[in-house]
Amino acid sequence: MIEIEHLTKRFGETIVVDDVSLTVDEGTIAVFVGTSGAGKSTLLRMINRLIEPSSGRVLIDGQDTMAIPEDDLRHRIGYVIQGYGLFPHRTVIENIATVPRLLGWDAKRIAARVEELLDLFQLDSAEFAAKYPHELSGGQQQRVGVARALAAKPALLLMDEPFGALDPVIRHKAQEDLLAIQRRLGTTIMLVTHDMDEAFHLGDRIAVMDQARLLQYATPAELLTRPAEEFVERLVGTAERPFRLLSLARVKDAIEPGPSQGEPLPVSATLREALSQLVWTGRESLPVTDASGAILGRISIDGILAHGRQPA
Ligand SMILES: Nc1ncnc2c1ncn2[C@@H]1O[C@H](COP(=O)(O)OP(=O)(O)OP(=O)(O)O)[C@@H](O)[C@H]1O
Repeated sequence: MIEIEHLTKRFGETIVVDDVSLTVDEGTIAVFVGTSGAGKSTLLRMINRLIEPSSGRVLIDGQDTMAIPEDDLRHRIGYVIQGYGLFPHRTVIENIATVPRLLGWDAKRIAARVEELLDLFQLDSAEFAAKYPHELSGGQQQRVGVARALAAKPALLLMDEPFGALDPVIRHKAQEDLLAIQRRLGTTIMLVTHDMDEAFHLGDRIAVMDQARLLQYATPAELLTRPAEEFVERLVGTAERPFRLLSLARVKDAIEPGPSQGEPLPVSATLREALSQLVWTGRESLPVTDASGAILGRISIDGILAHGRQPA
C-alpha cells in the first residue's frame, strides 16, 4: 500500500503540489489527470524522490521513503516515462537486465527473468533480444521500457504518460497488455495521463488535480455520478458521462431472460460496446453468449439505457 500524507512541493514562492494526501491500495491502479502544469509529474517524482518533497511524507508498505536509501528506493520502484528512456547503446536484453544487474542477481537468475519478461510482453527472444532501441518500433520500445521497469519485481510502478507517443491502435493494445500484466503480477501502479478515455479504462481510482491541489480521488463511477467540483465535471466531459458509465458496466450486469435474434454478444462485452452493436444493427435486443458460445439470455436497449442514467 502507498500512503501519501500532506505531500507538498514548493519551488521558491510557487507551490507546485499543495498538501496532497491519498492512499493507493496494493495491486490497484491510480490514475492522475488534470490540466497541464497541475503538478502531476512532480507528485509522481516525489514518490521515488527524483524530486525531494518540501513537506509531507510517502509510506510504502508502512515504511517512510525518507528512511530508504535513494538507490534502494529506485530499485524498488519501477519508473516509465514518455519516450521510454531506453539506453541507446544497450541491447533489449541489457536494457531489461539493468536493475537486476545493479542488485547483483546472478547471471542465471537474470537470464531467466529477462526471458520471462520477453515472453510476457510478446517479444520473440530470437528476434528482439540482441536488437538496439533504434531498431525497434515505438510500440516495441514502449514494451521494453515497461519490461525493464518491472524486471526486479518492484512493489510499485510509476508511469508518466507511458503511452503518449503511441498511435491510437497501438495505444489501445498497450493499455490492454498493461492491464493483463498488472492483473497477473498484482503490481501497484500510479499513472499520469492526459487522456480521459485511458484514465477511465485503466484506473481503479482516478485523482483529479488542478493548480497543485487534489480536487477529487475516487472511483471512475463516483467521479461521473458525484463530481466534487464543477472542474471535475467539465474534465470528465459532460457529454461523455453516460457513455463512460456504460463502458464501466458489462453485459452480465444487464442481462435479461428470454430469446432474441441476431449475432450474439459476449457476456464480457461492455454495455457501451453492446449499445453500439444494437444501434449499428438496428435491433431492440441481441442474444448473449458465454465464453463457450452457450446462450445465456439477451441484452436490450432499454436495459442498457437504465445503466447510463443520472442516479436519482
Ligand atoms: N524544477 C522546477 N522549478 C520550478 N518550477 C517547476 C520545476 N519543475 C516543475 N515546475 C513547475 O511546476 C508546475 C507543475 O509541473 P508538473 O510537470 O508537475 O505538472 P504536470 O501536471 O505534470 O503538467 P503536464 O501535464 O503539462 O506534464 C509547472 O508550473 C512547472 O512549470
